[in-house]
Amino acid sequence: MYEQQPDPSVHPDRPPQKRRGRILMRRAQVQTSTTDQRLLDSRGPADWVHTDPWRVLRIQSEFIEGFGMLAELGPAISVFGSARIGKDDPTYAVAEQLGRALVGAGYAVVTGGGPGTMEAANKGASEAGGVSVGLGIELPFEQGLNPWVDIGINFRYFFARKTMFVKYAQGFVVLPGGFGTFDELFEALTLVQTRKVTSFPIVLMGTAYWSGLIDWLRGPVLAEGKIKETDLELLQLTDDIDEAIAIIKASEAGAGGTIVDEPVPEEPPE
Ligand SMILES: C/C(=C\CNc1ncnc2c1ncn2[C@@H]1O[C@H](COP(=O)(O)O)[C@@H](O)[C@H]1O)CO
Repeated sequence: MYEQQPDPSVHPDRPPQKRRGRILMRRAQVQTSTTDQRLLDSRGPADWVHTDPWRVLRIQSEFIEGFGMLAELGPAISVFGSARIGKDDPTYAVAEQLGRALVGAGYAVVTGGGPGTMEAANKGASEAGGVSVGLGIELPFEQGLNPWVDIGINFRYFFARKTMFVKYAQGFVVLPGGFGTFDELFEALTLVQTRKVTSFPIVLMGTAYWSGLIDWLRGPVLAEGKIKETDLELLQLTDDIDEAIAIIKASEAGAGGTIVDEPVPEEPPE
């Protein structure tokens, strides 16, 4: 039997007191519960889960989960394109064939994990026995990951998801699409143009669909000095899957596809 010891915080001549590290609490400030008890026993108001400091932790957790899931992925290509095409759209078959061919060439296939072009590329990759990755995004209308995603995460934040598309891929293949596809295409173009990422091929598949964009870039955008002639070389246009893969392989042979943080060196005026 243990003998009951007097409580050292209680003394007949002194007020009750408690120390927590360097902190001294006396009289009414003495907390009788432990930190663990307060964490586990209490609920309290929940509005703090909607505050920015809490969001920062959630954002951090998306990076941690994304990096953790993809760190050992191996060579991969991110494939983009419309979420809105059906299985009967000719682009669906192209994307499916592309997914299969990328696996044949030794790449994992990374998509946005959604329907349409993404589903087709994931299907081709999965059926070919390759690694089929889907980086989904939480949207107001719940979609979920397509059934051909074999490794997937659903992100809350577009910017965390976009980091994964670039960081874990050796290049992008972009099929016809709308705003979402443009966003992904131009994000990659800006990263390559500003040399945040090097040796990163960007292949546009579908000459008929993309030639209007190329003409506009070659026309007013170039003429008004908004881009340089060499910037146009960052985009490669084809209808041919084998050519798309050859472009990717050639770029890979050229360098390592490393993300760099050094500032872009100043160029002499033209
Ligand atoms: C609008 C529809 C589905 C939305 N679901 C999506 N799921 C995952 N990723 C998506 C989704 N919508 C857009 N994306 C991303 O943008 C690209 C496609 O956008 P676009 O505007 O259709 O070109 C795609 O690469 C995704 O990364 C249909 O029911």
